[in-house]
Amino acid sequence: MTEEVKSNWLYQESTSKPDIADVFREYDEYRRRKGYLARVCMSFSCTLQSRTQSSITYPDVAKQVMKSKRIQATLDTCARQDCPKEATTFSLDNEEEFEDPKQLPEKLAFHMKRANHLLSKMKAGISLSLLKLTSWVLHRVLRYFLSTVQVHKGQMEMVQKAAESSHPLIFLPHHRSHLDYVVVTFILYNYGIKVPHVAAGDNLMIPVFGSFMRGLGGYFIRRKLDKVEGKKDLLYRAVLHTYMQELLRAGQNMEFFIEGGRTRSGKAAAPKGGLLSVVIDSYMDGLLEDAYIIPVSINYEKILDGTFFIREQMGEQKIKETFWGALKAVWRVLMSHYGNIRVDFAQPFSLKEYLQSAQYTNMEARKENLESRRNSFSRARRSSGKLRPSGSLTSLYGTDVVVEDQRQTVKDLAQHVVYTFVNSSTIMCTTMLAFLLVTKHRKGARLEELVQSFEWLKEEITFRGRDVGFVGRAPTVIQYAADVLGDNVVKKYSVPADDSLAGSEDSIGTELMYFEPVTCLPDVFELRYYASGAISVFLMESIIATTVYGVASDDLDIRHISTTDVFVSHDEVMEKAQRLCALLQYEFLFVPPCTSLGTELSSAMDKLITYEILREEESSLHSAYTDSREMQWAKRFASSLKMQEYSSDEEEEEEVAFKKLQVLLDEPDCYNRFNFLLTVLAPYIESYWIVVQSLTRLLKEDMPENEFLGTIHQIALDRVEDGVAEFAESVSMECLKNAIKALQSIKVLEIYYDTKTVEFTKTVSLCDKYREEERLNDFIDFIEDCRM
Ligand SMILES: CCCCCCCCCCCCCCCC(=O)SCCNC(=O)CCNC(=O)[C@H](O)C(C)(C)COP(=O)(O)OP(=O)(O)OC[C@H]1O[C@@H](n2cnc3c(N)ncnc32)[C@H](O)[C@@H]1OP(=O)(O)O
Repeated sequence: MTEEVKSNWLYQESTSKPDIADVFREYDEYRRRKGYLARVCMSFSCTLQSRTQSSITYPDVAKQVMKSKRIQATLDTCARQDCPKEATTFSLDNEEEFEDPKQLPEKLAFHMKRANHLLSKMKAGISLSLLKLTSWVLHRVLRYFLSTVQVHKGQMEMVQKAAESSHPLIFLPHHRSHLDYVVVTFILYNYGIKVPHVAAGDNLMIPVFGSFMRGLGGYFIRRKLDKVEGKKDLLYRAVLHTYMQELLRAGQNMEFFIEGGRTRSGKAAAPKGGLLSVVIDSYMDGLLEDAYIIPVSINYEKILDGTFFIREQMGEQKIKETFWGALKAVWRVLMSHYGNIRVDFAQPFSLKEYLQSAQYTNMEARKENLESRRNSFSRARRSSGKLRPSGSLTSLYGTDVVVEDQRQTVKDLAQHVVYTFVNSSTIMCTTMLAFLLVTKHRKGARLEELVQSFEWLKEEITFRGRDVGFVGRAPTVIQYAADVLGDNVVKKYSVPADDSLAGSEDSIGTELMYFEPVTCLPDVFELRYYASGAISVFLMESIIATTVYGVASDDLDIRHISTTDVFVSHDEVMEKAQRLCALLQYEFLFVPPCTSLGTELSSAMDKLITYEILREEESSLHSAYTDSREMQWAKRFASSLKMQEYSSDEEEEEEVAFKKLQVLLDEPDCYNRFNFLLTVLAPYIESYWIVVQSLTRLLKEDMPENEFLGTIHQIALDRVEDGVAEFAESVSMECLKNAIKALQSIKVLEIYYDTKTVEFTKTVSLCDKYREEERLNDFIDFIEDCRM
């Protein structure tokens, strides 16, 4: 981009947030400055960056794909697999034997045709004219339902700088809405950056829309690579792999949604590694010198996609995308208003540097593997003239098994990206209001109370280095946020000041504004969806608070401020906090892969000490521990220090220094903060508790997974109906599924395919270790204790 265009474009905003630019206003400003004639001329042929964009090319790489060694070798493999084997009849160069070698060319032709077909169904065909036209249309249409599309100027400069390098940019956004990819391409286009090729699930290949998507950079992939479970579709994998590699080789930018679909809960989902593995593979194969990875978070005041996620959280089936469905959705969107959007581009980082980074060099073995793989690979490619997939030893989509070490590398990078976009996202005003309403003010609050909490929350968020996506006075912002969220999420009404709800003496006779969240099923999921955006800000502190509560629940009464002395052991809290994180591993990403969980938990505990919720004290075993539960822990602690077996005889003589923590809930500030931190995770704990306490009852015998999940979901629904559920959102299907996955991962449950059934039913069983009632009860008690 030329300096002139850049400076014209980046207009200086005189708002209270000078770093933030609104794409619409910049466009208007640019046009205004250009004068009338230019405005008219630009009107159709425009947009801001048309000059810069015209010099960018988007080549069709289909020919290179079909000629590639990988495709040729896979065609060969597939053809050979199709020819029935028989001993001793014929032998080709890799020593396989065939009944009828004459079938081979025929099979090859068949697979070649199939590869062509797969590629033509997959590939994008970016048209510069279509981009221009769409950008022009979007500048007009988006304003119907959005107030602003905000970006951070500094972030855009960083992306532009990265784009000036010769390396492809890989945009990896958090996926919330169908507007995500539109907005990312729209912004990049307007900033003169080469628009990315975007991986779209083939469910979006719907008439008209599908063709537009292709012209704007979409290429279509299967959401499940293999059509038949357990049978790899080698040719499809090779076509996808090669297509992506050729795009990267041609210097094209890419975008894909690493979570594999839109979030149903508002939280980030566990990332998938398939497409990312192709990017890493391209670097490993030496096809790509480097690439810039850019996590992106797109934050909406109101989500455009309606409340599709509510159905799924209630256990109903996903609705299929259709042409009419898409038209209806567009119409609905145009007829409503969705406030502001803020798009955050995280700092681009070099893939090469990441893989060689300090954190990675810690894992010497892994690094050595990567290096030796890369070296051996380049050597193999240089020396080998054989027809085999390039890099077949290590190929992710080729015919070979992906080595575990390599999978871990991809997984780590994927998690790093997710952690980055979650923890760099801007918190919008609707998220803040929803978050306060599900935590501090679940029963509702007067405007004045909300204002106080809102200002407190804003301070907490900014203090932790996160940004908020609004300016203005809290009362105005709160009322605006409530209006944007709508009546089905927050009820807003006036109450007379002398009403018992209002209760403020100095405002008797006047009207007070009262806000009440909708916490019943199914609407509570919408409230929770918005609230989820702020959980990451308090996650680690909330884990510590929940664990402290779990450890001290017998002595701790959190219904009111109390001055009772309650002590917990520092190490027990740390140990149980790690266990809690393991249990919630599919809900949240607690730390990036290069950071130790223990360190993060310690610093969260330090925060609670700073807030004076906890007070640290040095103590000795015999003086502090008297009851049997604590004594048990003391024994464990002693043995973990590799001390002699701790016995009651030695109790009087041995003095072991250890840390205990006093829980201080005697000050309103500390008490309120502690309660607030508990409410952040409480609905999740309730869901997990529902699952674990059903284990003994349901799994006396093994049970098909679907039936197990369905029964637990029904139990959760019944609890809400009977009025015994503390949090209606504990029925969340996603949460219950995650709980089962976590229990499988920590080896409480085992899931296997039952070969005795015709269709190999996925079946759940209790692991042997937990068949002992005592052991299972211990585990259930731990979660029970953490429940509010
Ligand atoms: C100005 C104008 C503006 C207008 C502007 C408009 C823009 C117009 C663009 C439209 C654009 C629409 C965009 C829609 C948005 C979606 O449609 S989002 C949904 C589609 N996208 C995605 O799903 C992307 C993320 N998903 C993935 O990466 C998934 O892995 C895949 C590729 C879909 C495959 O999923 P899967 O079949 O479930 O398989 P999965 O277990 O993930 O693994 C498959 C293979 O990947 C490899 N793999 C997986 N994990 C690993 C790992 N950790 N390490 C190494 N290899 C791995 C292995 O080879 C594995 O095979 P196996 O060896 O295990 O057999």
